[in-house]
Amino acid sequence: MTPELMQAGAARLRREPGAAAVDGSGDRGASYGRVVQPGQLDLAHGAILYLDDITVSFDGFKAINALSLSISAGELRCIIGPNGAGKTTMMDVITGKTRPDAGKAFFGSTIDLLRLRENEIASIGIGRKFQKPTVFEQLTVFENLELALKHARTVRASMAFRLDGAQLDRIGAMLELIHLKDSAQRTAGLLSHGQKQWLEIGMLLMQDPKLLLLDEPVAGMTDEETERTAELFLSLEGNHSLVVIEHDMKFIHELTQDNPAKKVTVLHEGSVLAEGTLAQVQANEKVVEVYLGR
Ligand SMILES: Nc1ncnc2c1ncn2[C@@H]1O[C@H](COP(=O)(O)OP(=O)(O)OP(=O)(O)O)[C@@H](O)[C@H]1O
Repeated sequence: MTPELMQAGAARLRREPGAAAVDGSGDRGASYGRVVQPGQLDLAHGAILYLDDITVSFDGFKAINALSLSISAGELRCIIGPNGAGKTTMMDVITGKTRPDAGKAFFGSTIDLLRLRENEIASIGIGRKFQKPTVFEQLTVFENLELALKHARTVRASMAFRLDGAQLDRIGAMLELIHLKDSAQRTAGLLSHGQKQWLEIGMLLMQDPKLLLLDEPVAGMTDEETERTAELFLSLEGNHSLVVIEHDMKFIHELTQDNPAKKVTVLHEGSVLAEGTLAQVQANEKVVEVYLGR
């Protein structure tokens, strides 16, 4: 579906209240009888992220070359590909760090990401986790999560912030989710590499992103930490949409084994080389040649 069709659909939705919509605060459902407002995340067409014919050039070299990609709401999509395939540059386009020379990028069917600044994109519900953990090393685990909550930008979150009980409950639930309940009062700098990664993911989640972009999240983790991270991501799938860039094929296997139909995308030279189930892309001769066979 083209963004024009999406926009036409969105216009129709504006005329036909009763269509499903998601507001910027991340609240899904309870939308019947409501009009889709400008800036609201509209998932009526099923896609949370839509990239169409994106090209990014650096001094004439096309790091991204006519890339098109669509991620469904609630989907966990793994993206693999050789070094230099353009995976990080693609994330840079989605988050507003890099402006493409051409193409379209939509969040839901109505929010044009190419019109927004980096901080605006973060505040509408796109969270990004870089490869290296960036937690506040001098603060405790609890304080890191508390700080992330204070930085939540939605009105709803600011109001909830006054409710001490609710705030504590939320941090408590997050500590449990990221397996750091017993380390709540530990200084973050003393955590293992894997625990720091989980803490940073928890800090992102405190801001209730609808779409999470995760760049090589298990690099440097032990096997056990990697398995736990897979469990964590699988528990987020559905409520959040996740795009996971990873080289670790065991991790990709763990993320996809619950559902044989789950899609994996292979990037190569700035474009989609293959897309399909893990079994399909692993059996694809071109993929084996440029990536998996190496
Ligand atoms: N700012 C830049 N200036 C010039 N070239 C760049 C720039 N950023 C990326 N590139 C080039 O664009 C290509 C794609 O890089 P990118 O980092 O997106 O690939 P990647 O798939 O994330 O690779 P890796 O798996 O190694 O992280 C590479 O050839 C890289 O050297």
